[in-house]
Amino acid sequence: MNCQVMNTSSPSPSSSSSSRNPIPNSPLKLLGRTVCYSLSHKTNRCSGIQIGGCHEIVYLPKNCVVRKYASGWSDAKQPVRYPPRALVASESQGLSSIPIIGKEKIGVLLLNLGGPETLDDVQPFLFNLFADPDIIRLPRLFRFLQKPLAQFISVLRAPKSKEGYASIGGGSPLRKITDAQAEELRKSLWAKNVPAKVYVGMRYWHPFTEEAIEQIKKDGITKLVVLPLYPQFSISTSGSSLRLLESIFREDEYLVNMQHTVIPSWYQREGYIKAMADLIEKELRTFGNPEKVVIFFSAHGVPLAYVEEAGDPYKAEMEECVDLIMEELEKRRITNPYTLAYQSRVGPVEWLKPYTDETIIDLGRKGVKSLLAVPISFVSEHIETLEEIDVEYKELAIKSGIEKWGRVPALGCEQTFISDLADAVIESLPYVGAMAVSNLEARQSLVPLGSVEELLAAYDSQRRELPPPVTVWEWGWTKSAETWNGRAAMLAVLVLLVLEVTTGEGFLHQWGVLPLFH
Ligand SMILES: C=CC1=C(C)c2cc3[nH]c(cc4nc(cc5[nH]c(cc1n2)c(C)c5CCC(=O)O)C(CCC(=O)O)=C4C)c(C)c3C=C
Ligand SMILES: [Fe+2]
Repeated sequence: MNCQVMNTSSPSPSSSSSSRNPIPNSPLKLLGRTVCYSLSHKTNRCSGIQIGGCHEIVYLPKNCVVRKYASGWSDAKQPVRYPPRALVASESQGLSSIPIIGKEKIGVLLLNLGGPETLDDVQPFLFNLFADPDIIRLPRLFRFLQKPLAQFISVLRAPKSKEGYASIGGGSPLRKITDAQAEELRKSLWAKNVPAKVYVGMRYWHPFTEEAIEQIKKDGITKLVVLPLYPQFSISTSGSSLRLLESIFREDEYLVNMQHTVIPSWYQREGYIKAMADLIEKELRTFGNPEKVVIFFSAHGVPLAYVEEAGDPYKAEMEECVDLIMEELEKRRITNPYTLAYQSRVGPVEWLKPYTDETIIDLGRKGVKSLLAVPISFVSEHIETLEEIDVEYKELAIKSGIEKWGRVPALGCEQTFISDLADAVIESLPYVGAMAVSNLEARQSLVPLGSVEELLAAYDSQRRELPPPVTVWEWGWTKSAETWNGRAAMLAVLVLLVLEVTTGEGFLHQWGVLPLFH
């Protein structure tokens, strides 16, 4: 059955699109599931996910209301905002440190990547990252090799990574920044009369998601809002954290019964967009000739197969996000040229293009003299802003003929941003425990909501193997040779590992890499 879209409301004033029909051949067709997207009036791309029971993905014009679901026609309703009047409490009322509303104790779980805090943490951190099947997905037959391979790659990569972390002060600043964001979010929620406790759960380093969940149980939280700190959804980031959460939830009686909701991505929120535009506007003013500056959005890349084979919405969300920021800047009469490119690729497979390094060289060649880099996929400073952008890409830009280079700081604890995150949490509260599928209002909310299982079923439902995005070995002179050499090398390494694991002998045992103690 097709989802149908009815044009029940007037188009947005700036909309030039008159199409009100689902766009056929959408690039994000998901098997047997429906994801209904609300469409940006400018770009015809989705601005939020809502999972329903239909069998098509439809793109909806802004302000348009989805009328038909598998379960029948729905009422046309405008999105509802929720300042939950029932939730009133204040820190000064002498409540316990765990917020209680009626009988409910509200928690917010911030999910993030985590980073090594010292140079000694680097290799085990990399091990955790490469042991994640959402980062390296092996063919089913080779799944038992996930940990040995992760150990192997992490040992090989650690020296290069350590150099990077050494150059930014000996460790990742992620934990400190995320803790500060959690505290600011807590304060903002309390200031908005929503007393909630805020937890941090990292995917690959302390405090691990498991540690946060233990605390949530100890505190007796009854309603949980799960908020990944990635503005755009990717299988490799929010998806991976949610998959872990799902497995923890499934095995625990307390958690199975705890009501929760997930805010899978929030790049389209007004507060976030405005906060990004503020930062860009401020940074542009530091240039002598602000209107000549090219605004260079640099997002963390993902392997192309994530988007093309597994249905990762990351690229679409990223492009939509950039368009929304530029629209906001246009409203402020800032109409600079801009571009989006993807950084930080590792390994032999093709990643999202254009690549940041190649684009910088290209812009230099075209005579661009001023560039403002805007990190767009992450809301904290980290190794890829502090080292890759500030050092490597800046150097490359200067070499390529760019004379003036600037970089917009990551959002961190910027007040507009934190306050908007708090609003996102508040707007999601009425849906805690409510299934987005069966809850019409949740479908029409400004915040796309869903439960962990539904979200994971929507993306990457089959979980087929993906090409490993990691270089184990490379030789050759052309890009395509690198790709195929890398794949051949990966196969060779797998064979060696199989032999090593099955015979108990080989160079990894000699180096003390195997057996594993992780
Ligand atoms: C939205 C952000 C990110 C996406 C998407 C992402 C995908 C992705 N990353 C790797 C491999 C590595 N990532 C590393 C560090 C790292 N990654 C992100 C964000 C995203 N990754 C951040 C913020 C950080 C830095 C954390 C910090 O310590 O500051 C690393 C380790 C650093 C290094 O050695 O370069 C690796 C490796 C893959 C393979 C991938 C998609 C499949
Ligand atoms: Fe990464």
